[in-house]
Amino acid sequence: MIRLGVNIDHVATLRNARGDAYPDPVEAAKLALKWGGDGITAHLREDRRHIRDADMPRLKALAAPLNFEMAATQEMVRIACLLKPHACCLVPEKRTEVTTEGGLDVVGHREVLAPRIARLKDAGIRVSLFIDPDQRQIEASAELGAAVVELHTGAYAHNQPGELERLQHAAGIVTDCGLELHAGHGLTYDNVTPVAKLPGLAELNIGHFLISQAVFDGLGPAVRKMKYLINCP
Ligand SMILES: CC(=O)[C@@H](O)[C@H](O)COP(=O)(O)O
Ligand SMILES: NCC(=O)COP(=O)(O)O
Repeated sequence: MIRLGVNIDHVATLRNARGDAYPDPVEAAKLALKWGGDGITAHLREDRRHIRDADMPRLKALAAPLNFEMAATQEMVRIACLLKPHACCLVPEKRTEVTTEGGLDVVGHREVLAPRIARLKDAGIRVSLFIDPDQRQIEASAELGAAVVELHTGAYAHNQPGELERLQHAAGIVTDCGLELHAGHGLTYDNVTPVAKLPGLAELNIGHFLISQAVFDGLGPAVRKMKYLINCP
């Protein structure tokens, strides 16, 4: 069965918009888990635009797998090593971007990434790298000792020609390299099925669409429907 990691970042976006304490991303996480989510993903951005430091230990206390998305900075590595989540997914970050625009350049940042990945692994954290579906990036991820790669599906979600084929080709390389295959970004009810059929896929991380759909259907039913779609034969 393909696992669904529910990204609750944008519950925090809504909370922060008015500076109140609601909606609480931790309550959303509880609901997502109750309705079939297999784990929670949260991205503590350097600018704290959505998830905040105080959210992270509360999410960890839920006793479900927590996938801590973060930039590979010294500050974030320090926070992660104290928190000890189930997994850390290293993502690229630009202060001015609206959302994560591309994958991490593992090839170009080997020297910086190697000791930070090693530190996370020494703390007992599973390391995942959020990368574009590119052979060199996948091979470099394996060489640096990542356990997982999460393929960035943003270009596919924006209907860029050839992106599904690129993801399919990359999926084979990921499993040949002995890495666990995850995927995510920009996935919706309408575009998720071909991604869910990537050979060897273990997990999808989906957030913005589910939180948006919750306005109409409620978060629980939205999670349940997505879980059904990603495991449909
Ligand atoms: C890395 C990633 O894809 C997620 O973190 C997701 O995009 C939600 O966070 P942002 O919308 O802030 O990028
Ligand atoms: N890593 C991708 C993720 O967590 C969710 O991305 P999105 O569905 O919010 O675009």
